[in-house]
Amino acid sequence: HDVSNLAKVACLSAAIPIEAWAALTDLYTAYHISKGDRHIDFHQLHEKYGKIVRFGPRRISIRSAEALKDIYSTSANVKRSDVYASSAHFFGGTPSSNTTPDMKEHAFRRRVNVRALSASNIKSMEEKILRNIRYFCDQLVDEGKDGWSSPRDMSKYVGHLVSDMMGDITFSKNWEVQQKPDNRDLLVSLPEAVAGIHLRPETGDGFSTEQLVSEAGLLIAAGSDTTITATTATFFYLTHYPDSLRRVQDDIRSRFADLEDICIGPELASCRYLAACIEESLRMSPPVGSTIMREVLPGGLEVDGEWFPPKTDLGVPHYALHHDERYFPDAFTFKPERWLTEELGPAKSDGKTETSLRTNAAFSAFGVGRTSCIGRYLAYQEISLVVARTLWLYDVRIEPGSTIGEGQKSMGSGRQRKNQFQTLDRFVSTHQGPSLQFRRKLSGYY
Ligand code: HEM
Repeated sequence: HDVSNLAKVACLSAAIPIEAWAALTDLYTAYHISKGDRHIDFHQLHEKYGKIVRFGPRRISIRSAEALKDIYSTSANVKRSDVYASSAHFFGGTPSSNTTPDMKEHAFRRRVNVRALSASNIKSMEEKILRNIRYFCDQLVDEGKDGWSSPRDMSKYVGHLVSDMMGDITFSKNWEVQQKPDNRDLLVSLPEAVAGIHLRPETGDGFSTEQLVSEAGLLIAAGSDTTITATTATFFYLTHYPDSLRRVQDDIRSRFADLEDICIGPELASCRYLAACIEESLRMSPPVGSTIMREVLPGGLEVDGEWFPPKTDLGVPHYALHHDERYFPDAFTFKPERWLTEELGPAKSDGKTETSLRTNAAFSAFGVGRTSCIGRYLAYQEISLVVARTLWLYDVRIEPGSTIGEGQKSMGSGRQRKNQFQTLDRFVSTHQGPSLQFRRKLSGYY
């Protein structure tokens, strides 16, 4: 068996194209992590070499929708890569559900977290979400020139808002990051606060204090930066694609007579074009842009027609897959329409089109399978509420002359596109801008 495996490894090594020093050392990855362009590098490697590339001594990236299913499905013969365990020390050394290598432990913790983030729980906390959004909206305007506010760096404003929402929703504690710039020491009150949502009253079962600390850390890390990037990116793309902005704004203003009508429920859920804009922003700028690694277990794993030996680390690169022309034609253009089945031409008997099936299969912003995002519903509600309320209230424009957040030639290969939101890949993402101005909508206009 070993000999046959060795033969397969040899064939594989010959078949897989190698970016010379990438294959030999993890320093290659370290270099791109420090530059914050790992997501772009994956894209460029796959454009150059095709579906499979090696980027470390035993690390392989596969860009295909089939690989998403094969690597991350519940039944795949893999475990989390050891890379995960390294983040546990941030939260007192106890692994969280997203970092523990013990999949049974993970399943238990995931079940508790899923319940905490259910749709009915989120609805019951809606007022807490909304009071932060009201404050955010109030902060967007001031007495600027010609009715336009002074410029707002949306990465910062949205960052403060999401931190406060996360405090309220997840830990029943408003951190007043929006109101008080000094209030950034978030971790202090987490252990007690997180207990509120994680206790399971019907069984008395719950997390230990150490587990609570690590789950708290996970929810902050998983829910904050990701939602900040997604919301900010949506503002970026809408302001850089005025036709889309107009369409979303017209839709929202004509549907809702009053600002307070914009709340979680069927009417907001039926704003299909808004949802498509959020989806498309997540495609263009996935908050987790590079890969989520899995280690192949004894017995090996077949992925998209290729066999991989035990101990290989495999991953699908999200940003690169989202910019693969086979799934997303004209991949660097913001086209919310690609998410609207009814605008894509003839439907099959199940109402879906070939294009939408391909598109959905290759969308991986929330991960796939047994560790995929359990905060997706919450994220969509938050982003929809923030964007819909802001656009209902205000006209918006890019600060004249400002290019912050945009790409430009001087930033180097892969960052030259003006209409693409630039992010630094730190597993999650950091960014600046766009710099936007707001103006109260002219009364009586709608
Ligand atoms: C647009 C916003 C978001 C994006 C793009 C996103 C993305 C992701 C991704 C890619 C994963 C998979 C990580 C992996 O497999 O290792 C993940 C997992 C997770 N996300 Fe999110 N996320 C978002 C918002 C949220 C929110 C708001 C919460 C909760 C407050 C949350 C909680 C989690 C948790 C707990 C996990 C781990 C699940 C598990 O291991 O079972 N996420 N997210």
